[in-house]
Amino acid sequence: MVADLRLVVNLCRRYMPRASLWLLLLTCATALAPSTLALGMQSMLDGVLTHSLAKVWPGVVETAVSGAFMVAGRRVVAVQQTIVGQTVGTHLDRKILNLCATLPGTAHVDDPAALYRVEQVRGLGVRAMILSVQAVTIMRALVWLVFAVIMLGTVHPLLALLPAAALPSLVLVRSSARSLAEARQQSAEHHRAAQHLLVEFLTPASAKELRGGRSGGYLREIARQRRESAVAQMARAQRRVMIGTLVGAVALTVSCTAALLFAAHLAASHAASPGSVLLVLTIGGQLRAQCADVFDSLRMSARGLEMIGHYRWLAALHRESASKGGSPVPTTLTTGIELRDVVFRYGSAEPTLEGIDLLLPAGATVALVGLHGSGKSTLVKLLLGMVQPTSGRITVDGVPLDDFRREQWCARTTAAFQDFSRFPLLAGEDVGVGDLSRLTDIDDAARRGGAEAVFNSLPHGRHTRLGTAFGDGVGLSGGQWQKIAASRAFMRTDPLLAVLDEPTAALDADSERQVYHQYNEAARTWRTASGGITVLVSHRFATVRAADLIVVLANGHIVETGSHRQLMARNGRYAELYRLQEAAYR
Ligand SMILES: Nc1ncnc2c1ncn2[C@@H]1O[C@H](COP(=O)(O)OP(=O)(O)OP(=O)(O)O)[C@@H](O)[C@H]1O
Repeated sequence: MVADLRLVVNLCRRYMPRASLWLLLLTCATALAPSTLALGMQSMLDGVLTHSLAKVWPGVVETAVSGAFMVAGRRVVAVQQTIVGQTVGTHLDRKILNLCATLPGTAHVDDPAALYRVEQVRGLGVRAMILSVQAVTIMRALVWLVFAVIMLGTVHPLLALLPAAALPSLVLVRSSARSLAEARQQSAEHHRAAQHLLVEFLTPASAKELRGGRSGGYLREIARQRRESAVAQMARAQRRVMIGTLVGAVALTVSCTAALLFAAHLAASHAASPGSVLLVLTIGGQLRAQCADVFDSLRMSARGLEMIGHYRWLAALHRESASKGGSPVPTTLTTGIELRDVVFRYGSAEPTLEGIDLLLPAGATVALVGLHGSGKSTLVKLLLGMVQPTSGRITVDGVPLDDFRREQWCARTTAAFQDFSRFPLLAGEDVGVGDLSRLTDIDDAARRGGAEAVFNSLPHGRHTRLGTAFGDGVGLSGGQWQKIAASRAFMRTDPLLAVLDEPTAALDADSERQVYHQYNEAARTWRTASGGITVLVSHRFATVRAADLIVVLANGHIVETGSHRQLMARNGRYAELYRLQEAAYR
């Protein structure tokens, strides 16, 4: 919390130093107004009762000016808070967007808890700052408190204890704010699931399937239940807040009434002036108002600071994943990539990969085969540096992968996935982003991956916007999108590691043959240019059999390695799978 607050102060000082200073000064100035108002009223009443105009007039003026200042000052502070929050928040949003867009790994989207934290700040920088700057209201209350204690102490030292009556409320509200934050976190999973299901209705693929039957209603029902669970969880926490507030308010009212009776007793016994009773009454009333203010500010700033905490976590994750070490990535590979006793698990689940010992020799084409869920794509993510091993080591020519700066390793890898991206960019850009340094130099990649043919079918060729996210975008077929993605993977000219994870699943047989032919050619070029390794994940054994090394995975373990000929001679798992597929196509 303190670190979050410090970050808010630093951001304000950096992006709006003057306005933030004004906000502080104005807040302190408005904090004085309630006290001078109470003194003015005391002086006015004592003047009236003692027929002393010398006391009445200054009291009237003080009361009027303080009252006006209290109302206007609060408005000005509120406006200033919004200005600071909005402007600094816009800068924060830019930072958040930048962090989200440039996170090198995929760990944050694989882990639900991490995803929750990202979702809590993504696009919400302004909201986080506007809420966080509410913390200055707490400072206003503290300044008021000092003056209130002094003024009450002048009437009687015991009365100076009156503000302590707000303590139970503060403690209760603080703890209920914490349980509210916990409930928010727990209900987020339900919200996310419900949201995901509702968004699913609107994806073209789901829309086609759901319209055909009653499954839409079934999914909606699950979404409704999830949503209701989330709402019920939050309602329980809100009820606790309400009860806490109520108990605190009762304690405060009892204490204020007791203080008032005590002041009246002092006045009746001439130990205090009648104006002092009014002073205690006014401060008691202000104490209630200040408490309400502080509670609201605590609630809002706690929420804002919680969001700032998520931002700090995101920034730390980015730092951690972007700059692990300072070793330069080799220009060419001589030995290859080696995995030693690698274990990987998603979150706290059972290991997805275990005891992985493997050498991917420099210049080799390595095929990963195995049943669905055996861990092929996870192994590929480890090699690409998208996730880190839970234990064990991955080295590149003897240097731990961790020792490279992630972005430099990324720049020497390329990949085409079965679940490829469909960026709503111009068609040419959609290919070019495969290597930003050559964004428009796409002719060769477009020819190899088949995007050239897609460009030719578009109204403005490579300058046509793709996807229907924007009004002028053109929709593509699944196969056309995959050709764009396959071409994107050809953008890098000298990768040390090229991954093809079922990159042709949506292509027709002829396109698939052509793309694989191009990949084979590229693999030869990459091998000679930089000793580059091509890793191929495929269920099609006709493609796999040509690989230099075939790695067979089962339940997260490597069960066989060798060339096609060696594995067929061994007559094990690979031979069994190969024959099954051969028989199916016969
Ligand atoms: N983000 C994730 N969080 C938790 N578990 C995951 C995640 N991604 C994959 N898994 C689990 O890891 C295991 C291996 O998945 P992986 O995608 O690596 O398999 P695969 O061999 O590539 O499968 P396929 O051939 O179907 O693509 C699966 O059992 C899956 O449930």
